[in-house]
Amino acid sequence: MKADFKMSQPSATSFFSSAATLRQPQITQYAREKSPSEIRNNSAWHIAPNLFQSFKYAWSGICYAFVTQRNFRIHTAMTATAISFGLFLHVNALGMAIVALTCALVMVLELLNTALESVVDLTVGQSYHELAKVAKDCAAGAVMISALAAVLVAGFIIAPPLFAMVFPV
Ligand SMILES: Nc1ncnc2c1ncn2[C@@H]1O[C@H](COP(=O)(O)OP(=O)(O)OP(=O)(O)O)[C@@H](O)[C@H]1O
Repeated sequence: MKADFKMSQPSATSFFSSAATLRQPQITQYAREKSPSEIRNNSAWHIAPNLFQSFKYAWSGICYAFVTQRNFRIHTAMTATAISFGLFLHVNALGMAIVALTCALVMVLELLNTALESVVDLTVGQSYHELAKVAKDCAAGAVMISALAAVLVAGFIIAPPLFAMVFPV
């Protein structure tokens, strides 16, 4: 079924290789004649037909990261813990918003890190490439910085009321 569908669609590779043979004026002409959605529809293997299907794909990406990435599971557990403590300690709305946004940032970056790793692996496979290393290390660095920021935010917002509860004066 998948193969039949693929056969009936122009492949991304053929689209880009034919685009690569175009000279600059031809590319400008092509871009003028085709709308961005037409260009995308010609290059994508499959386009989500409706909003519900888009949500389904997004959810399957989140599930994939949860199942395959240990770090994503740790970030999810940390997010649940931070939000639970925030609610339990009656942290104010602004504090909760900052905690939620910081936790979301870490999880979003971990998802992007996973996406980037997949694209790099798709591109270079199991061969070593210095640029593959740069791409993966930088993406991992982005996750690490956001996780450190999340620890700081938790230290500023959740730790004080927690200590006050555990060690009342
Ligand atoms: N094709 C490659 N070429 C060069 N170095 C690579 C390549 N693939 C991976 N590496 C190096 O190995 C490290 C780990 O790569 P891997 O794909 O296992 O990521 P990961 O351990 O799953 O990362 P994370 O824990 O952030 O999910 C990368 O950060 C990079 O330094």
